[in-house]
Amino acid sequence: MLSIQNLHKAYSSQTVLDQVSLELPQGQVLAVLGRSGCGKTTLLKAVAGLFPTDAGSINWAGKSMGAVPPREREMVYLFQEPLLFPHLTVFENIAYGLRVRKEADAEVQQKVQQMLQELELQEHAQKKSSQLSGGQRQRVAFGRAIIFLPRVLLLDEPFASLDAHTRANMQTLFLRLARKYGITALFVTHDVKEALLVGDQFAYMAAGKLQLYTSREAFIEDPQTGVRDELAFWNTIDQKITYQP
Ligand SMILES: Nc1ncnc2c1ncn2[C@@H]1O[C@H](COP(=O)(O)OP(=O)(O)OP(=O)(O)O)[C@@H](O)[C@H]1O
Repeated sequence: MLSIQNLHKAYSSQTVLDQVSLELPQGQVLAVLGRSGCGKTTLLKAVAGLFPTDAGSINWAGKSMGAVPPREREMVYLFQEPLLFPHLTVFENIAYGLRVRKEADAEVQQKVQQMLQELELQEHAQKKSSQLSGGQRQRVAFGRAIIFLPRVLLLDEPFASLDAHTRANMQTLFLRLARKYGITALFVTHDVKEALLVGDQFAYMAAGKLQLYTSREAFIEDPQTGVRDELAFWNTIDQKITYQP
């Protein structure tokens, strides 16, 4: 269980995280919807330990993460532009975390081959990142992050720069692997449909405050999330398309 209590962060007079609290059971995905500048990235980076907060606590399985340095938190922050090692092949990028942990070569080979298959990247295994498309790079970053089963995946609009088709493929892939590997994730997005698709639980962030919903229906029904407006818009389009005078 990831448990966050009353997290607070301000930059001079601007409050960016305002008493943020949440509880996320292991293996669940919390979709966090919010407009630009509401504090979503700040929340993820705070959980990853990339900067200190002013107040509040972050616990994993009852253990405080407060004094745990970022690399020991086993919480991986993934953002829009995947950061891959340019000098390494796809295979070695995915293997990186296992090599750092000094896993036996036979085990690394087996795990990476399986991950390449999951990601449908087998034929690209020996390419460098500059030889990949944006969607392929994002898949490599994703595989590299989940291969050593982090405690929490922190996804910051990970598919925002991809075209609609690739994005839909990535969402499906994320869902499949999240279920298979029991991934616990905070998934930040400004896309209503994406939030509805990937989330087991739902939250909306505005001006540093995080509102949690007890159900998908409650999330859809709250006017501030804009979900109803978007669904109504797609219904209108649908009627226009099917309208026969
Ligand atoms: N290092 C910083 N110094 C001062 N203000 C900052 C700093 N980092 C972020 N902010 C401010 O905090 C607020 C929240 O930023 P944050 O990056 O968390 O937003 P966001 O919800 O992720 O936005 P977006 O969707 O555009 O990425 C913004 O108003 C931003 O200007």
